[in-house]
Amino acid sequence: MPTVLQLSDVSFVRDGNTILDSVTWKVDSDERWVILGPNGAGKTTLLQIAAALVHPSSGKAEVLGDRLGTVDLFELRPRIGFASSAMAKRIPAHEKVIDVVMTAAYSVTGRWNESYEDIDLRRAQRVLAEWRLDHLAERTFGHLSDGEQKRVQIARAVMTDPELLLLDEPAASLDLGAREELLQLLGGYASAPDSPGIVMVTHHVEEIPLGFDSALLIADGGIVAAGPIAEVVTSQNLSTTFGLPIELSESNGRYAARAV
Ligand SMILES: Nc1ncnc2c1ncn2[C@@H]1O[C@H](COP(=O)(O)OP(=O)(O)OP(=O)(O)O)[C@@H](O)[C@H]1O
Repeated sequence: MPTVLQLSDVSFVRDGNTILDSVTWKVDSDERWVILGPNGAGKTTLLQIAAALVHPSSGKAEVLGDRLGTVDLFELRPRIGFASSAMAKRIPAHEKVIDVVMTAAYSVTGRWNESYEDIDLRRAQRVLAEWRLDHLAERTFGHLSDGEQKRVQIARAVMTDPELLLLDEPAASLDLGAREELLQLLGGYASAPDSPGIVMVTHHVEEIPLGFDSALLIADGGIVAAGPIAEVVTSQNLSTTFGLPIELSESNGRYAARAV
């Protein structure tokens, strides 16, 4: 399977602070990763390197086979789907949902003068249906619920058929029903044979969707453990990562954790 992300000894330093410290990690196109770690651990920074939005201070980062620093980012970025709350803030509140998704084909937020092809419209309609948003296609983004907005962001991220899909806390701030619906959709997408390599950042083991196979635990900018979820997501590793004794339970592939 092709490797979609390869970080070798990657560090990221800002204002004298080491935010990522010698991270070595590889994602193959058939892998679905979840990144877990406490606030400030460096998860978003790691995702931003994977999205080719920032460069490492040292070390080597290869995204979709190209080394950052040697590749045209305007050609690379459309091949990466990225959904985060920072990206969502750039979506104009008055934008229609169908346009939020369709503009992804042109790597812009906010419909302006691009001329859209029928094929883009049909694809956007199909993606909206897949993420159970078709009934909201004509609504304005700013008037959707948090759960609906999260699903629109993901629909936008998958619109271009990315080779790498990056999701930064897609279930944050959702109520129980909206979270479970999102996890079901994510799990279905992750399990489809033609889905891309996926990396999803979360704070909670409860948000690991079925269909995800690998986990990276990060604390203080360094990897605590990385590998198959069943081996990596353990009480001991979570206790080390979050810095307090944690008891983990698992039922039918879903996880729950609490302090002991
Ligand atoms: N450009 C930057 N300049 C200075 N400090 C930064 C920069 N980007 C991130 N940091 C700091 O690096 C640390 C890691 O940030 P990052 O957002 O990657 O963590 P995170 O694990 O995603 O956190 P959270 O779970 O709270 O979202 C934080 O202490 C943050 O303040």
